[in-house]
Parts: sequence; structure tokens; C-alpha cells
Amino acid sequence: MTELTQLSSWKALKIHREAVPHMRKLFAADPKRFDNLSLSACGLFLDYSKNKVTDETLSLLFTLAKESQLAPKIQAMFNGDKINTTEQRAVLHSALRANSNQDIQVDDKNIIPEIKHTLDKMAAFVDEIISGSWEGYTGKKITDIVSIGIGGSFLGPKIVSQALRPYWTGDINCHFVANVDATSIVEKLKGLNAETTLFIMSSKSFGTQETLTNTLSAREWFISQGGSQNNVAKHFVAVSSNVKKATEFGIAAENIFPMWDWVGGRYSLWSAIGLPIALLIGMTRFRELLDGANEMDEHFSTAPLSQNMPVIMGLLSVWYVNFFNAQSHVVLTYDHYLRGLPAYFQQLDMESNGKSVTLQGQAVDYSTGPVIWGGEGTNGQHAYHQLLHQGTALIPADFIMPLNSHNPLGEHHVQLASNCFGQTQALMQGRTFEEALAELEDSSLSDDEKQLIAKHKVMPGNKPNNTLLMDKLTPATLGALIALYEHKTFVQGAIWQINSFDQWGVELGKLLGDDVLARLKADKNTSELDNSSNGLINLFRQQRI
Ligand SMILES: O=P(O)(O)OC[C@H]1O[C@](O)(CO)[C@@H](O)[C@@H]1O
Repeated sequence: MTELTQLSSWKALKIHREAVPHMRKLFAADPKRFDNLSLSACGLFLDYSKNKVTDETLSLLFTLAKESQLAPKIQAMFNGDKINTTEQRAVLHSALRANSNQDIQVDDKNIIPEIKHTLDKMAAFVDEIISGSWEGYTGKKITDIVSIGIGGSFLGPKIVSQALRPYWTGDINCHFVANVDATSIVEKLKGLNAETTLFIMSSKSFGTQETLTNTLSAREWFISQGGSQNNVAKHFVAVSSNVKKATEFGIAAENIFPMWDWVGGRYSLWSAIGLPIALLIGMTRFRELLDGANEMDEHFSTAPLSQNMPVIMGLLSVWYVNFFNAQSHVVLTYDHYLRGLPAYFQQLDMESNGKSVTLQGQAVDYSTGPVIWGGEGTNGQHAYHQLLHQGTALIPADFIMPLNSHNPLGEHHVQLASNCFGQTQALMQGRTFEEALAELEDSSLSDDEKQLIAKHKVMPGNKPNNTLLMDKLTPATLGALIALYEHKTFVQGAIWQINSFDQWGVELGKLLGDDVLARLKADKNTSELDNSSNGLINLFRQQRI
């Protein structure tokens, strides 16, 4: 048995689970539930009143946090302790957005000056590109960026750029290429002019197959379009922690923006990996994004547990995963600009908490990270919300909506808000059999038919959901929102006693992929593997035109 399941709070929560009444009852009993179970921080407002919790639940969850040493674990992360123990690395994405007067030590060295230096280098570069003083090989201004990277070196820049579309300066367009499928890069390059296109190769390791292959193809395209090897320096820059490999690959040393091994890929948009964002919105706005995240770092590291937004959200998730067997969590963004966030949070959470051994190497005997999925409202209401309301799985939901739209057109936003709030209400209260029957009272159905249809119209309700609001989507509120989910992910990992910062699960696939590649390119059939893999490889070799 693991330590976690032996904690007194864990045992108490297991028993207490049965005693939590339906949320309808909780709301009826407490006219102040909304006031009591909501809080504001860093430009965000969280309503968590529509959760299956009483005061006792929350108190037990906070005890669980204390018994799990959450507060010292938070401090260890911010202090730069090597909490990523399987890779012996500090976890300091927070340092990337820290104030420049701070002193944060890694291996007895203050890392703040090099962060500042890289931000200054980014600022100078952004200025040159936006002003047009950086010229392509025929003297023209850069108009298009092609950002090549995958995983954290793709999702963060892409989704934040998309979310901050209203803040683009308008001079530059950006295209993102991640997949090794040639269709992705071929389609992106269509219509681009090599003279005015800049490629950013983003890879922390500088060893990721997809990114290397796409960059080579981009360089070939550039040369096939009239650029020459000598012009590559004007059109290719890289972001990497492996400066040596990037230089060997042929990226000019002055065109390499460094990052560091204490930044995880899925936490890296705050580093020079965020360069595409800075090129689109300008450096001042990029710094506002960092400031918003920094505010959330301050909140997370200083607010008491019971007033701490990431702590509350993380503990609620643990409550459902471990005590109600919730196996997924849905993120519903009621803002078209935020439509990519569920995919971003999916990598953040699932790559971080998809683990099954504790830090001590013991197999867990409880569930860890749930499946994260979602999409934009109201679209999902006409697709998968049916399962949220009446399906058999319990799926906690986060609704995210800015109170003001960047496009205040007619009644659109008030209708959007009515749908968002209406969904949170429907999930919570549901519809009883008696209510369903009453709705059918005036229909021409027989009594038996009414009884039958009413059964189908029953919605159990009592489905947990959070609502996160902000005045308006700005770089600062977006920074705070993303940092909130980063820290929520940390809280869950800390309770589950796992390492949220490695990703060994993706490594085996990479290794086997390399072996399969060699076999696909070989001039003879494969017979050494399992017979399914042999069969697939040989089929591919034989059927290829
Ligand atoms: O930036 P890199 O080193 O190319 O890695 C890309 C992505 O690959 C992963 O390791 C997963 O395969 C992610 O964690 C990372 O963001």
C-alpha cells in the first residue's frame, strides 16, 4: 500500500464521499454558497460552488494537502530544488516570468541575468523584424513566419498566438508546422514567398525527428525557391537548449535563442520558444503575458491553501478522480479565440500526470491524471454535451469565458454567456422525474407514454463544474490563466506523489520508431519482431510505389 492511501484525510474522504448531498440540496440550504465558494485572483474569477463539496469536504481536502506536504513542495519548486528527480533537473518555468531583481539559483548560479539577456535579444530581434530593418536576401521585409516545432515547442506558441489574435500588430503572419506528415509543411508553404519568409526552428533538445525533418525540408524549399546556402542565415533562426547541435545543423550562432534544461517542453512558451508570439503581438504585449503568469506565481506561492486558486482546482480534481472514479475532465472555452486551450491543457496535464509510479518508484494503487479534452462553446453543446448531462461517466467540467468580447456584435455575447451559464446550471441541477412529467402535462400523450418519455428526459444533475471568468481576454489574463492550469497540474502531481516533470512514456515510442524506420528503409523483409509488426512493416515495403 502507498503512503497516500494511508493518510488519515484520504481514509476520511473515502467515507465522507457517501455523505455529500445532491448539489440542489446544498444550494437550497445555503443562499451564500456562491459567495462562499468563489474567489478572485490575478484578473480571474473562479466560481467553484457547483461542486460536490460541503465545508467538511473542503476541510478534508485541505488536510490532505497538508498531509501531502503541498506547501513545502510548492516552495521547493520555486526555490529551484531539483524536483524533477528522474532527470535531476530544477523546474523553473516560473523564473522565466519572475521580476528581474530576483535571485534564483540553479547549481549555485543566479539564472535571472541570462533570462533577461535572452528576453533582450528577443526584443531586439522582434524590433528588427517588425520595423523591417531585418531584410530577407533580396532586401525585402519579412512578412511571414513559419514556426517549426512539436509538442510544447508548438502548442504553446500556436495556441497563445491564436488566443491573442486581437493583439497582432498586423504586419506579420505566422504559420505553424509540427507533424512529420509532409502534407503539413507542403500545404503551409503554398503561397509563401521565400524572400519574405522567416523560419523559426523550435526544439529544446534539437533532437526531435519531426522538427529536424521539417526544417531540412524547409531549407530545401527555401533553396529551390531561389535562396542560396549563403542566405540561410537571414531566413532561419532556432530556439534550443542544445546550442551546439543547432550550430552543427547549420544555424548561425547569432541566430540561436537559448533555453535551459530547467524548463520543461510543455512549460516553455514563456521562454524564447514564445518568439512567434512576440513577433505577432510585439514585445511589450509578450511581457504583459509574462507579468500575468508571474502574478499567478505570486498568488500560488503565497495565498493560504483555502484561498489559493490552483490549489482549490487541483484538490477538486483529485476529489473526483480518486473518490468518484472520474476518468476524464472537460475544458469548455466560451470564446472562439480560446478554442485551442483544451489541446494545450491536454498536453500540459496528460504528459505531466500520466504516471503510475511514485517518486519512490512504488506502483500507485490509485488513479492519477485523467484524460483532458474539450472544445469551444457553444459548438460542443450540439455534440458531446449530451453525454455530460445524461451519460454514465462522471466528467467534471471547467467553463472559461471572458465577460467582454473583443467583437461586441449585437446580441452575440449575451447569448454566448446565457449558454455558458445555462450549461453550468443544467449540469448542477438536472431535471427530476416529476419535473419532466410536469413538462409533459399539456401534451396529447397517454399517461403511460408520459411516464415513459419522462424517464428519458430525467437528468440526474449533480455534475461538478467550475466557471472561470475574466473581464476581457488580454495577454495578462491569458498568462494568469495558463499559469493557473500549470499550477493546478502541479498540485495534483504533488498529492499523487508522482514526478509531473518527466515524460519517459514518450521515449520508448521514439526509440522503436527509429528502429522501425531503419527496417522500412532496408532492402529486405523484417522477421525479427512480433508478427504483427513484421507484417505491417513488410506490407508497407511491398506496397510502396
Ligand atoms: O522541443 P523538443 O525537444 O523538440 O521536444 C518536443 C516535445 O517532445 C516531447 O518530449 C514529447 O515527445 C515534449 O515534452 C516536448 O515538448
